[in-house]
Amino acid sequence: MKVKVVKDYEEMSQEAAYFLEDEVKNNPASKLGLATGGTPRGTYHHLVKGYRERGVDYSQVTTFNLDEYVNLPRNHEQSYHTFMEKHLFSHIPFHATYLPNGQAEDLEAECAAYEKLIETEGPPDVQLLGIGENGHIGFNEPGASFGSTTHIAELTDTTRQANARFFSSLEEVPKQAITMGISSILKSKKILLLVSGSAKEAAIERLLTGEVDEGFPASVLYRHADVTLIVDEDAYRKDVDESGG
Ligand SMILES: O=P(O)(O)OC[C@H]1O[C@](O)(CO)[C@@H](O)[C@@H]1O
Repeated sequence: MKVKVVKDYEEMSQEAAYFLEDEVKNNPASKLGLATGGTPRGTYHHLVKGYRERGVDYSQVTTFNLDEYVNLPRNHEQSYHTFMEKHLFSHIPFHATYLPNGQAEDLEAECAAYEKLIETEGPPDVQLLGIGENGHIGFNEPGASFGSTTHIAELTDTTRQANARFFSSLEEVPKQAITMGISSILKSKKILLLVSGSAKEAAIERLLTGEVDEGFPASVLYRHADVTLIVDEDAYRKDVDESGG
């Protein structure tokens, strides 16, 4: 795992945008795996800026999102469809963009179809990831099998409480989501993990021990050959050992 410590959220976001832009410049038909939540929002802001100011061309780029809440209408202001539209897709024309459908009548069939899509249209050249305070990646919560493919995840209380800041109350936060599984995520050729803020300090400390176990999903990233972590100073403690893996 390559670890890059940056000053703050802004610098993390700019660095991440440059990383993705380089990928697209080197391969105009890149496939990008995208994430939602507070972490990647600044990255998308910089991608949009790069598109407008530096003319980065996304017309051949295909995107795949990690996850979507179950049973939240697609046009709900907190659905991940809405998030992506608001922060990225309405600003940059991509060749194709994909998210799981959390309102599918047959959710199991939707999971299987999304996994198939990743296999046939993907895998992503780069997968952008954030990390939950409990170590989740996508919505793969602690205990999720490292062999998991796209599936329906039950969200833990920690995750629902963390995401309640986006809703008017905790009760409104969905209890389930469709998420790419851990094995789906590991198929990406490169992984870019972004971490910012003191709330993630304990998660980073645990990640950087290098110990791999299903109780801490992000630790599986040590089994991938090309992971870059960009972490800001608030999330990173200098006394941790980053040699693991
Ligand atoms: O970025 P946040 O809002 O702290 O959330 C952490 C991670 O959890 C998820 O929201 C779960 O999908 C990721 O997309 C995100 O990066």
